[in-house]
Amino acid sequence: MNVYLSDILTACILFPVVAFLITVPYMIYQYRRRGSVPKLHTAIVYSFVFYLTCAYFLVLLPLPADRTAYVAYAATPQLVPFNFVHEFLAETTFSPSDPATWLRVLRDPYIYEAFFNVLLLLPLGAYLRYYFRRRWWQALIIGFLVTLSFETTQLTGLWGIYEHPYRLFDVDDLIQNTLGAMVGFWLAGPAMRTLPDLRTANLRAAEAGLSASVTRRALSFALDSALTAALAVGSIYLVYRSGLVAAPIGAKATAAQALEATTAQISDALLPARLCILIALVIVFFIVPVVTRGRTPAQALLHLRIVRTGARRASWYHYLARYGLLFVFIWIPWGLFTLLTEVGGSSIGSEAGTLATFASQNTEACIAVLAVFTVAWVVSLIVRGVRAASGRAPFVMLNGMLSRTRIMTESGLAAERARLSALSVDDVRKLEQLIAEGGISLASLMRCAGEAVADEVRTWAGGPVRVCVLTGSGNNGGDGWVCAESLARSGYPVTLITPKTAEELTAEPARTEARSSLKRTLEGEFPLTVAVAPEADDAARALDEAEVVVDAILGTGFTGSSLREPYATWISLANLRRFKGPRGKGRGAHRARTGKPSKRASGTTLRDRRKDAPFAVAVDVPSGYSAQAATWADPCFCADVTVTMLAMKPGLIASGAERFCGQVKLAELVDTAPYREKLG
Ligand SMILES: NC(=O)C1=CN([C@@H]2O[C@H](COP(=O)(O)OP(=O)(O)OC[C@H]3O[C@@H](n4cnc5c(N)ncnc54)[C@H](OP(=O)(O)O)[C@@H]3O)[C@@H](O)[C@H]2O)[C@H](O)CC1
Ligand SMILES: [K+]
Repeated sequence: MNVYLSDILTACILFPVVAFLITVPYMIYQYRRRGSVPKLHTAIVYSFVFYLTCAYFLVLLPLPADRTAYVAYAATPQLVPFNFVHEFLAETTFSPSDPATWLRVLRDPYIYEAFFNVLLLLPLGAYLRYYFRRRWWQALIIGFLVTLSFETTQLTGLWGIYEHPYRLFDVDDLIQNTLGAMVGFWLAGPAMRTLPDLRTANLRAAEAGLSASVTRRALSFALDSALTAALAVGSIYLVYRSGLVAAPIGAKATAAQALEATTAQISDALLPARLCILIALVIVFFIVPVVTRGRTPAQALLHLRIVRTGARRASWYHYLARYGLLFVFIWIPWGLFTLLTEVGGSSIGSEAGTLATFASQNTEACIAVLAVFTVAWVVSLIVRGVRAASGRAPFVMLNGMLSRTRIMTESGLAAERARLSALSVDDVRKLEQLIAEGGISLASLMRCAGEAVADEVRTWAGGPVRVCVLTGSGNNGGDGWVCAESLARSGYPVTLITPKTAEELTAEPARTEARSSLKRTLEGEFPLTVAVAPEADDAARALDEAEVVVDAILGTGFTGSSLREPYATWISLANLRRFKGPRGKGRGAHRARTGKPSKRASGTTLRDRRKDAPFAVAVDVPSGYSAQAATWADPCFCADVTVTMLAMKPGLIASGAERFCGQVKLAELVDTAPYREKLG
């Protein structure tokens, strides 16, 4: 037992080093993948790395005393499956009828080692299911491969570092470890009902990723600076190595020679080095942004972009102003400080020039300027930092203010540009007509719209989960039919709820799409459950079972201030599921049966959604919400994400829209620019 504890202690000591090494790659990965670094993911990933470190140390430590150590018991691999059972039965005094022998079993090495072997990979199985979203057979393969890596490392004496195997390659270990991974996998299932939902965390991370956080920008600047340093050092090395210029102090110079070199001589010889640094700076902070239209190398890596205020594209002189000012700001206090310290130390002579002479004559004044500059800079940094932290304003650097440039995330920029180019509902209809006249039929627009929603569901779910698509009788419902077919084809179990049969729909192209989709499912091309005008209880059951609810009831065609049946009931049920959970016994069940929303359900913000609430996606606009006027009916569908078609609409960008729309994503469907021009 003490051996195990000491291995875990070694892992604890080494873990900070491992954590340090993975932090930057981990952050880059999260910024690229999810838009921000979610705390939940970070806690899980670092705990997983800690667990793996412990597991490997438990398996690999202690190491043999020296390279040639021969461990007799490990020399021949044990390849008989379940050998430990035979050994245990042969040696044990265990008797089921004698309780006095029961405790002894637990102390038997064959039993407790088997128990620890199972325990060792139990967390791996749990992580594979909960965090990595693997299926059981994938967990089985990964569990087996990990344990195989343990055993082979032992068999090969740490891949040849030691001449002989130092632990026994035992096939029973493979069986017990893999079993452990599977037990962990199965235990994770029920545990996941209480563990936080990672998919919701992903959603929040994407939302947070709309703005360029200070950490993300600081990381990008640090990476760019590291690249600049690497470029500068590399080129300085090449320049001096090539012999084109003399090194400041020759490699073979004696200490006396080095001391004899005057400051001016050193300064002259350093000029090429300074030029190399300047060129590296220009490449990273000017040439690359010009070529990539607003991204330094690290900004490209972290999906950031330099823009002008108002999300407009910046030009070369904006990059020059932004980074020129930044480096001037960094250089002024540093230069002044160097000048003053050199003057103080009298290490420069008359060669230092007029600036140094001035500094030596006005030391107090220079110190005062330096102090004022530093204090002003620190105070303004704190003020801007506090304002940013309280969410009142994005963090803007002084050079950004003066050059009228900002750093935005790619997703934030897309959202801002979509917001700025919002169209009224009437204009969207005109745009639709112009596109149709241009040769792209409304039916193909509808197919693109349905696919865009299906993609959103796939991104969130990461694998087939049960989906309920609520459709109305207009073209918004048509989008729902396309989405349902697309998801069903990808293996998602989908129930589509419709107020009328496909035949009875009147809106085109919704009717044609619904009819052909129904025909294909009846011909067995893909499975789709269609419920026509179901009873409230049946609709509630479908919603209870769903992990995703797609709202394709009403879009821009919604009129009036209230919803007619059956839509009001469906939406109430969906919102109840969202805020109150599945129907159980008691009051919630009654409300669900009557379809009447509680006060809380109709007035609750998105932050109050239940942890296990289904992912709610609204097609074009949440049903009951006016895309034009930003008014809403009671009930009104509450979405996590709204996928809106062709253009943003005024209601979706109005303040408070988030309560019903969640995060609004634009699906442009086609390149709308030429049609927007015609729109005038
Ligand atoms: N913009 C695009 O590129 C595309 C959009 N598409 C989708 O089409 C809808 C707009 O479709 P439309 O058919 O014009 O309208 P809706 O489907 O939103 O709604 C029409 C039905 O709604 C009923 N309605 C209206 N108000 C109420 C109410 N208060 N209560 C209940 N029912 C209501 C109305 O019923 P009537 O009895 O009044 O006729 C209609 O049946 C758009 O949002 C996009 O999702 C296409 O995909 C093409 C591309
Ligand atoms: K809708």
